[in-house]
Amino acid sequence: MRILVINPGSTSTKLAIFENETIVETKTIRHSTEELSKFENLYSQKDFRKELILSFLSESGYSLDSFDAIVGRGGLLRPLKGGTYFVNDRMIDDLKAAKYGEHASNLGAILAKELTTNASKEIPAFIADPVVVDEMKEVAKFSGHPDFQRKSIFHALNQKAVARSVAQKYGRRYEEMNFVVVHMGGGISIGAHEKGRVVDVNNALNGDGPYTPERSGTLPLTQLIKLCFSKKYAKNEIKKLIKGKGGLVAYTGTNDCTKIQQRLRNGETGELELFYRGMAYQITKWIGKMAAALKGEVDAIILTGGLAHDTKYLVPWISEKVSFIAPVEVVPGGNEELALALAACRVLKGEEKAKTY
Ligand SMILES: Nc1ncnc2c1ncn2[C@@H]1O[C@H](COP(=O)(O)OP(=O)(O)OP(=O)(O)O)[C@@H](O)[C@H]1O
Ligand SMILES: CCCC(=O)O
Repeated sequence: MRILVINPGSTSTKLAIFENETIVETKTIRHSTEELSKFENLYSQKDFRKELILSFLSESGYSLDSFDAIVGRGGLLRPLKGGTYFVNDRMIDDLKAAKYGEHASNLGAILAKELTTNASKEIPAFIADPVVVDEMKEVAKFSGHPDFQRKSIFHALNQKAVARSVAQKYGRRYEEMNFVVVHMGGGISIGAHEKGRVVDVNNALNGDGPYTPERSGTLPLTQLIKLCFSKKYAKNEIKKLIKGKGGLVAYTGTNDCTKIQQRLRNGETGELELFYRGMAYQITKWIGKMAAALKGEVDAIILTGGLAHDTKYLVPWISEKVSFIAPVEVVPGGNEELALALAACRVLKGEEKAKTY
């Protein structure tokens, strides 16, 4: 079985080709803030990212018809149970209209479906464990006012995949362990995994959580209200301050932490180090919150996502503050592409039934 995996992120497009469970080709294309800011909205990036996929296929010598399935990372849909879903017209309509909001992963289903229709044979298109997987406990949903509800929007696919792999390393089942999983990418989500269920997590997309390479995270509320009524910014500009131009972009001018690390290695200190340390500090506080949600019964804290590659600065800064809670496991990057391929394989082999949206 040959599977094409499409994983559009906020700062990258990750592509992979699998023969059954084995990866045979992979490519990560990075997108700068400037490159993506010329598109009016997310959907208008579709053709740009599609061309990148087609070039990847021709560079690696695969035709569309040679695939048995195309699987994309799932985006902002209505709250769903975890699992694998067929991409159907209802899903595409919701994603095109951004009915539940805009996120790079919305393009996963759209691109997967469009490429399957460009093939000259019938190929299924899937998504798996989209960012809207909702397993939150009722008590965790209260925000502090009945007009507002906390929502479960996070890196469900990678968080669950790495938690399963760490459980396997411990010789136990995911469903019998407790973890705090910290996905650190363009966005950052920190989830409390209680026996296979993500019972609490920050809403990584919508101003909840630590600041990230390009998001503000939780901001002081009354200052935000003042800014909204100041007429200094339009609504869209304020949204950009929170997502896209917040966090390290606002403090340092870049969302690329490899550049920040390079400058630190070159001996730069002062404000730059403080901004980067500030992000680590906020992450540690959220780990503490999620440990409390698990009553301190934490088998491991798992650091994952692109930023977990930074074992010189970020990983030690976080680990030294939270290792009193539980051992820290580092799973850099992510298993998202593998997790998507495995999901498609399970359906093609008849081990799992794909759900209908
Ligand atoms: N090898 C590396 N060493 C250090 N930092 C890295 C490395 N690779 C990526 N990063 C940093 O990680 C961040 C991006 O992480 P990642 O690739 O997980 O994000 P994404 O997929 O675009 O977004 P998200 O994970 O939120 O969906 C960037 O700031 C990037 O500079
Ligand atoms: C919400 C999960 C994905 C992201 O933060 O980009």
